[in-house]
Amino acid sequence: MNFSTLQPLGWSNYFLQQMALADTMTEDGPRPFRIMAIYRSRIDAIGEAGEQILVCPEHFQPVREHIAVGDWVLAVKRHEHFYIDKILVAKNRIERYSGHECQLIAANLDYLWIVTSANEDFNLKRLQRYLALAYEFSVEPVLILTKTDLADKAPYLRQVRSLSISEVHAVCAHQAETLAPLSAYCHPGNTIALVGSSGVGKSTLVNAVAGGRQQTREIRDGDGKGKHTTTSRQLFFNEQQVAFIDTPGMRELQLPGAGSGINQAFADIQELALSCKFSDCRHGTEPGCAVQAAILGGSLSEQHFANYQKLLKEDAFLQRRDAGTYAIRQEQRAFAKEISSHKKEKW
Ligand SMILES: Nc1nc2c(ncn2[C@@H]2O[C@H](COP(=O)(O)OP(=O)(O)OP(=O)(O)O)[C@@H](O)[C@H]2O)c(=O)[nH]1
Ligand SMILES: [Zn+2]
Repeated sequence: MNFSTLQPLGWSNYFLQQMALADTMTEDGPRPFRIMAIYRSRIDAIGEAGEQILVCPEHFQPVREHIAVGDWVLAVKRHEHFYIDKILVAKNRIERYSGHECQLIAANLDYLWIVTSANEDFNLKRLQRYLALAYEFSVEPVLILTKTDLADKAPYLRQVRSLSISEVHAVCAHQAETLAPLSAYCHPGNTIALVGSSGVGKSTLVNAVAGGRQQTREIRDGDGKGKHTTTSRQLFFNEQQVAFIDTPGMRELQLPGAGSGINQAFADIQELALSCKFSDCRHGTEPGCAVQAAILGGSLSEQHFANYQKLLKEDAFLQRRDAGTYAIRQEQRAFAKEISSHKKEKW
């Protein structure tokens, strides 16, 4: 097969070397596809021959725990359908925890555009968290300050200097010359994901630099009977063959994180805890626990306590992550790094 047609989609040697040599030479072996959108009952992808709906086998369910938008997979054709056979190890992946579940949000990113606006949205702490996210998941962060036509950008840029980031741009969507430097990130085959609060101008930015979405081809339905076009894709390519990911998942990457806020919200439990026998009581099976006693006695709802614990757990997770120390999925990431260090060259 002709791998050069895949390069503008983000394909590189890094993925090629994960294919069996024999498969790269035959025409009817597994084919590479890049995941564009994941729906409940459908996965949209793009491959050598254009867009294609893929079938996800049982052992990759639930999909969102196994596959992210931007991932590369190998799929085999059986009876007119393409079945996902293998998920190629990603260069990087952004994931999110909701409760105990890990959800994959986006994969194989070259840049994370952290977008904020020169107004009340600007929040240094939030930017710090987004940066931590980028570093944690090994994606290069680029900070973009928007709406510089509405305010003096200088004080904002001064504050940004305290952040550990060198790629900073101040833009106004209506002034093309301010957007020009962003083209440095827009090489064919690159993938850019955007994060930032609602209303900071992400869509406007993408439309301005992306120069309009490439017309997506009609997708053949899974049963091969009908055709339909999808209008909003989670990953789309612009005319310059740059992939943008502006997914709801990325938008929901809220970065909560204030243990103090949680304690404030559960002041009743804090107060009870003062009466526990041990000052470091975890309110589990320890003797003399006032919290458990209150639950048993009916004065404290078990659900309320469970919510408290759940939030604390999430907060602890976020803090570990922000500190860059957590080891979840580290093995997988270490493997990805190993592969890339073996073969660095791109096409
Ligand atoms: N003055 C000014 N307005 C802008 C600029 N960029 C975006 N806007 C406006 O800000 C509003 C929000 O922009 P969007 O691009 O929809 O923001 P978003 O971040 O995609 O918002 P969500 O879709 O909610 O996440 C729109 O009314 C834009 O026209 C800018 O540089 N200057
Ligand atoms: Zn206790």
